[in-house]
Amino acid sequence: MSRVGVLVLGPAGAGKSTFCNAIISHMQSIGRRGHIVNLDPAAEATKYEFTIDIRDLISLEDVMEEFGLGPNGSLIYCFEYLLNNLDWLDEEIGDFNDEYLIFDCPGQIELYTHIPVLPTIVRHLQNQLNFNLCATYLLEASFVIDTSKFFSGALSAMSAMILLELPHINILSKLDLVKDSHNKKALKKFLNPDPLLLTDRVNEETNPKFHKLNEAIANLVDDFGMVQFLPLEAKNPESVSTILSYVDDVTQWAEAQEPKEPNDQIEIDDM
Ligand SMILES: Nc1nc2c(ncn2[C@@H]2O[C@H](COP(=O)(O)OP(=O)(O)OP(=O)(O)O)[C@@H](O)[C@H]2O)c(=O)[nH]1
Ligand SMILES: [Mg+2]
Repeated sequence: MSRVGVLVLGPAGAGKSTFCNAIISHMQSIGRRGHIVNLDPAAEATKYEFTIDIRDLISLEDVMEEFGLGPNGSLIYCFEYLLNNLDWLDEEIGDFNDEYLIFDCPGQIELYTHIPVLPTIVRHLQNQLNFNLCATYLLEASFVIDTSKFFSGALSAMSAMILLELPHINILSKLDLVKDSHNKKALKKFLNPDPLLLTDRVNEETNPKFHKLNEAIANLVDDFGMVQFLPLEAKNPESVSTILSYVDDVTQWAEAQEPKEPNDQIEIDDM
């Protein structure tokens, strides 16, 4: 039995749910099967199609109403409730053997940068449900081409990577929104950037008293060697297909699909 799980993470509005749907429709177009698991208790009811939905267990609206909590407190309540009821998740996922599940996560990044809710779910999926997991982290392209925002985005992606300890793929989403040629040229630099070169640009824009801090952050990002991004235009099947092939690679999807070779018969003479 093999199961692949792709966690789709990133700040609010980065395009996570759209990306999940784009992967599924691409998979369908090439004759593969995949399912979306919605882990966002505040997801809009009708916009996207989910096979498994946390809102069948608990919804943000109900929690806000019942306990008089705000949206963020309610979200944490929902996840703590999920952690206390992981058998619900086991049951929902139970029948999906040899399947590809895409976990659409909420945009409140504190869930995977501050509190250990998502890491606990990740360990559960790996250890109890036998998933090969990978994390994809989306940042909006038009946001990242502002150099200082690039560092803030890279740090949030790094924080998720460290907390989740999963193979990690960074994605620049909504590439089609970067339109003028100056920004398009700038964008290329950010797909495979050199943080140390970018420091000079940040330093030009910031007060000299922050320069050492900028350099320290650039060194940190550089040391982790994780500042590579794959471009995504949700409506462009080619970009979705490229990202899917990276996900297949890190989750060893293809290997799991290949029929096992029968054990070579051991020649008595060779022993
Ligand atoms: N132009 C363009 N718009 C996009 C793309 N991907 C998503 N969007 C738009 O961005 C908005 C937010 O997209 P969602 O997929 O809901 O983003 P999300 O990250 O799931 O948002 P939350 O769940 O609220 O955190 C929607 O209006 C989408 O139509 C893209 O590749 N190009
Ligand atoms: Mg969403």
